[in-house]
Order: sequence, then structure tokens, then C-alpha cells
Amino acid sequence: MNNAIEVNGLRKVFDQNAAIEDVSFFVKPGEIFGLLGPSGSGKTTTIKILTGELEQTAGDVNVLDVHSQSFGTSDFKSKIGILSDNSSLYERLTIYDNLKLFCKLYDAPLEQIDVMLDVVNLREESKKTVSKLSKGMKQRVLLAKALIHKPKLVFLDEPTSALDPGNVAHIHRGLQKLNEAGTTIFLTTHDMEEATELCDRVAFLDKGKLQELGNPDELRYKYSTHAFHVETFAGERLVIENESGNANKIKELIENGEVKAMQTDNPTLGQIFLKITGKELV
Ligand SMILES: Nc1ncnc2c1ncn2[C@@H]1O[C@H](COP(=O)(O)OP(=O)(O)OP(=O)(O)O)[C@@H](O)[C@H]1O
Repeated sequence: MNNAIEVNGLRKVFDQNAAIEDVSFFVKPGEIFGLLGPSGSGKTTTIKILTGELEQTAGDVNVLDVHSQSFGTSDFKSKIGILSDNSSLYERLTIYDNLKLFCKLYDAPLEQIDVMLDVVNLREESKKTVSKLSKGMKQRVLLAKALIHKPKLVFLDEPTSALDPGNVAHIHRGLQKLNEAGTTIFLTTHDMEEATELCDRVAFLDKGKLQELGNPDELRYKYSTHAFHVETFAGERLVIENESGNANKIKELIENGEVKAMQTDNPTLGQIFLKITGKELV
């Protein structure tokens, strides 16, 4: 297969305001790709265009070798999974019965229900009625719904935004397992730790424009000053440039037993975003 997603020169205008401006990127099959950006930067608009919910003003979009003009077909819809703010459940049915309905809709085997309930940590709760669930529980059922038909590619818009840390960790493990089994994942998040932990590559979006794209570790290296930050037992905090002339200084500190902690200056994704755009990623 070619790239799972290919986007070239994407533009989306709402009421004469450009929400997306000349955005181009690709996602390889098997990748976990994160689109990061502050509120209003265009993440949801991008997902909606990639899933056929919105039509672009200009630009070429291909997903799973299907051109955006054909995103309306049931064949295309059966190949992708979507978790977005428009995803919904049948409030009066139980979690289990909701998932059973979606299994039938997609012609997926019913065994998938328990597999997905395990991924989202809801096996014990499966007999509960959806209207009685907390926001975080509903979000987890929606995630199970997005994955129930084993799509090749899933779009997850802020998949863990309403979840407690225990469930975030559980879902991260579940997503990693699905990814290892071959599912390509495209997600949006404000959460830099989530992006660093999960994503093979991330793209920074600000005011509808792509600002940077790359592997999180490589980006952290690229934007590092490579200096050593040393904390001594005497309470000093030293910044020592990573230059051969400083080797003896570091050696001396270590030999004298003065080093309490030492690390290289690799910025977080949030700090990189701040450096590039001048704003926090929240
Ligand atoms: N249907 C619409 N009509 C008019 N403007 C819209 C519409 N949808 C989005 N926009 C505008 O497009 C821009 C991008 O919005 P979008 O929802 O894609 O941002 P986002 O990055 O997903 O934000 P958040 O993190 O808050 O969900 C915003 O300025 C928003 O007001």
C-alpha cells in the first residue's frame, strides 16, 4: 500500500477565514501520527476533512488510496474508525448492546466486543446503561465503538481528554497493542506526554499552518542546545556547554563527588512548540 494518508496543499475556509492554510503531510501505514496544536489551530477541521465529514476548499486528500471525492462510500467508511466530538451512543442501551449494534452495522464478529471492552477497561461495566455513565466512561465506550470493526486506520480526536491517569495509561497500552497488530493511528491531542509516548511522528499546527513535523525524539534533539544541566550537592545549578574544552570541568565535578544530578538539555514537545510559535500548547 502507498501512504495511509496523503495531504497536499490542504486549505479550508469558513466564512472567509482560513482555518487550514496550505497543509501538506503524509502518514505511513502502521504509524501512530499525532497532530498537535492549541485550541482553534485546526486539528478537528483536519480530521473532519480526512474522514469525509467536511469538504476542503482546496487541496488534494487521499486516505487508504481513496480520493476525498469518494469518502462517502460504505467501503471507505468500513476501513476507517472515528472518535470525534460528533461520535454518539444509544443512551438507553447498555454498553454491551451498543457495541453489539455497531458490530452488526459493520458486520464484525461479536467476539470483538469483549476484545474492545478489555482495551478500554470496561469489561466489568458492560451491563451498565450508557445514560448512567460518567463522561470518561462514555469516552471509553466511544473509543471501543471506533475500533470495533478492526479498521485499518483510526482517527482519534483527543482520545484521552476526559480520562483519569490510570485509564489513560490503560488506553495507551491498548492503542500500542492495536498498532503493533497493524492499525494505523492518527490522533490529535493537547497532551505532550501522550504525544511523546505514543507517536512515531508528530506535526505541530498553529493558526491552520504546519510549523514542524518529525519524530518526537529527533525533534527534541534538533531543538536541544546539547548543554549539560548539572545539579550539585551544594545546591548549585550549572549549565555546561557540550564542548570538548569542558570535559575536564565535568570530570572534576564527578571525581569530587559533587554531582547530584546531570542531564542533557532536551526540550519537551511543549517547550519546542513554545519556541517555534511563542505560545503554550494548551
Ligand atoms: N463549522 C465551522 N464554521 C465556522 N468556523 C469554524 C467551523 N469549524 C471550525 N471553525 C473555526 O476553524 C478554526 C479551527 O477550529 P478547529 O475546531 O479545527 O480547532 P481545533 O484545533 O480542533 O481546536 P480544539 O482543540 O479547541 O478542538 C477555529 O477558528 C474555528 O472557530
